[in-house]
Amino acid sequence: MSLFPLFLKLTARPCLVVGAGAIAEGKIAALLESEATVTVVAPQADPRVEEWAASGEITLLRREYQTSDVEGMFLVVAGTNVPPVNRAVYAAATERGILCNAVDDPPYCDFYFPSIVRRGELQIAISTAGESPAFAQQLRKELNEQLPKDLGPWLMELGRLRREVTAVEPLGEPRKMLLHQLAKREVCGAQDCPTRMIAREHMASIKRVS
Ligand SMILES: C[C@@]1(CC(=O)O)C2=NC(=C\c3[nH]c(c(CCC(=O)O)c3CC(=O)O)Cc3[nH]c(c(CC(=O)O)c3CCC(=O)O)/C=C3\N/C(=C\2)[C@@H](CCC(=O)O)[C@]3(C)CC(=O)O)/[C@H]1CCC(=O)O
Ligand SMILES: NC(=O)c1ccc[n+]([C@@H]2O[C@H](COP(=O)([O-])OP(=O)(O)OC[C@H]3O[C@@H](n4cnc5c(N)ncnc54)[C@H](O)[C@@H]3O)[C@@H](O)[C@H]2O)c1
Repeated sequence: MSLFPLFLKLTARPCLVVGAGAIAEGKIAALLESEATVTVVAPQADPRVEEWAASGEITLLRREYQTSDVEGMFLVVAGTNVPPVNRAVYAAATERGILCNAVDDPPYCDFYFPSIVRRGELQIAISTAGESPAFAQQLRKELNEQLPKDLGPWLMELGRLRREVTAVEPLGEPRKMLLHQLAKREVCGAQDCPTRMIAREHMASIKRVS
């Protein structure tokens, strides 16, 4: 199987989660993290899901799933403990061209959830295409140990600097080389790192000329 990897922008997109137990809860958390507009349908909800509903972060429909729930959704996750329900959700979504994941049920998934290592805006998503979720999880833990803890703030600063550079330096080889220099973590950890100084001087000289 050859899966297509991508990172979705879900901000304000309507997403449905069917089920509100332990497994659904993790999916809801991930969707909220991506600023999706989340609707959850389940007769029984775990406490954390109830809290999200009470604080208005999600819409919780306290009843059994019905086919019309998938209408207008951008993405659907079927995470009940009743496989036939999850499969019916998948069928309803598929009929309408909506992407769906029936948790832990590969034939009823248009996409799989990856294992994620995260540092701020940096995300490393691991997929084994379902060959071994346990290995995906172990690799996540290994990478998490190895990656510096402060990569998130460092990347934000790098992004800021990159925007400064791209605002004044036109597309081309010198700009590309400069950006590669800046992206070298070893030399650019500190504010006074030499490459940053070079970048700032370079930009200042461009401003002086123009
Ligand atoms: C990555 C992660 C993300 C997440 O779930 O968000 C994820 N599973 C995780 C953990 C995990 N899942 C399972 C175990 C027990 C050990 C084992 O089986 O290996 C463990 C480990 C544990 O829990 O210790 C059981 C399991 N999982 C699937 C099946 C069905 C089957 O294999 O047929 C069964 C058997 C169920 C049964 O026995 O009935 C299927 C899927 N699980 C996937 C994702 C998708 C493929 C991902 C990939 O490999 O690329 C896929 C295809 C569909 C999907 O659900 O999206 C998350 C780790 C997050 C983290 O901690 O970082
Ligand atoms: N909990 C785990 O650690 C774990 C691990 C691997 C796989 N799974 C699998 O994931 C699935 C979900 O597990 P869980 O632990 O979250 O279950 P759970 O029992 O905690 O929650 C099930 C949820 O589904 C809802 N539900 C049941 N019927 C429904 C219907 N017709 N319409 C809408 N909602 C309905 C329930 O109200 C509840 O909110 C199961 O298939 C389970 O085998 C669970």
